[in-house]
Amino acid sequence: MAQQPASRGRHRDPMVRKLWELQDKLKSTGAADEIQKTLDDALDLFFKREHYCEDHTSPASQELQEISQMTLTHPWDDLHTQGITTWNLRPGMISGFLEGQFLQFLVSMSNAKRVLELGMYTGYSALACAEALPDDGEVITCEFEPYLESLVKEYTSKSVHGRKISIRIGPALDTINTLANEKQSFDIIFLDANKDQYWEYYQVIMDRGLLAPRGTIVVDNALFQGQVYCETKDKNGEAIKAFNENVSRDPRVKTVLVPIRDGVRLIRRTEDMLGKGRADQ
Ligand SMILES: C[S@@+](CC[C@H](N)C(=O)[O-])C[C@H]1O[C@@H](n2cnc3c(N)ncnc32)[C@H](O)[C@@H]1O
Repeated sequence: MAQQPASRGRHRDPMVRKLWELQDKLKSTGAADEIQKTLDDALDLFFKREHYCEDHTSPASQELQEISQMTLTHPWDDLHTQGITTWNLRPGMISGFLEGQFLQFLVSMSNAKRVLELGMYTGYSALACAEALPDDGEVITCEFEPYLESLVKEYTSKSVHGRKISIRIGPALDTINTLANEKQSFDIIFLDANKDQYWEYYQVIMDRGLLAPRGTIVVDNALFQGQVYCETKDKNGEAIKAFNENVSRDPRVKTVLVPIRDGVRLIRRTEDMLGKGRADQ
């Protein structure tokens, strides 16, 4: 059974983009069927792995599935053309099924009560986290686009977990400084807003007490479509690459970069990662 998507778009993994390029070249030059078939099989293997992971992951709630569907079909281009949204929002911005379930595991495993999200979009990750929180848990989610507030409320209010979500509209840097002034802290902080300010966000989070004791920062797009390890880079790719290097040099933290979707990086304070008496303490 064919595993490759019917329409290609721009894949986030540069290896897939390169193999597609090769597939086109082989077709146009009329290379031997055997060579073309081997390449098709190699690409199928990549997509088979993705489908296998999804097939063996617990299903998302009905409400999360509805948000996914709405995100795919929403008239984002029209909204942008009419000046209703500042950013040209795109369906590909959603974290989605596999990453959403992964976030739920992180929230549940860490017994988190308070989650801070930077970059709400259509509320998929906010609701995914809320579903894994206890009844008295809270997700505060920051978003720049005022248009998204009522849209997200319409969808998250269909879930019993929607009441755990508070939306703060405005630039995320202002919001997190306000939260720090209010002495608020969070067990999980999910960075998923504009990439060029990740380092600024990280510094406020680490220096102004936003990360609760034993808290975890979860960074989305840590591989940024492969730009962090490939030659071609735009402003956001450069920003994530610099962010990754800066975090790796920060002695206050331990970190792991997981190659799920576009790369998810977990960051915790060094003292929270080390057991007493360990040699590297
Ligand atoms: C990648 S999307 C977030 C996806 C969402 N976390 C999810 O999993 O579905 C990034 C969002 O960040 C918002 N954003 C961009 N710059 C921002 C800023 N400076 N402050 C707050 N939100 C911002 C964008 O409007 C967009 O909705």
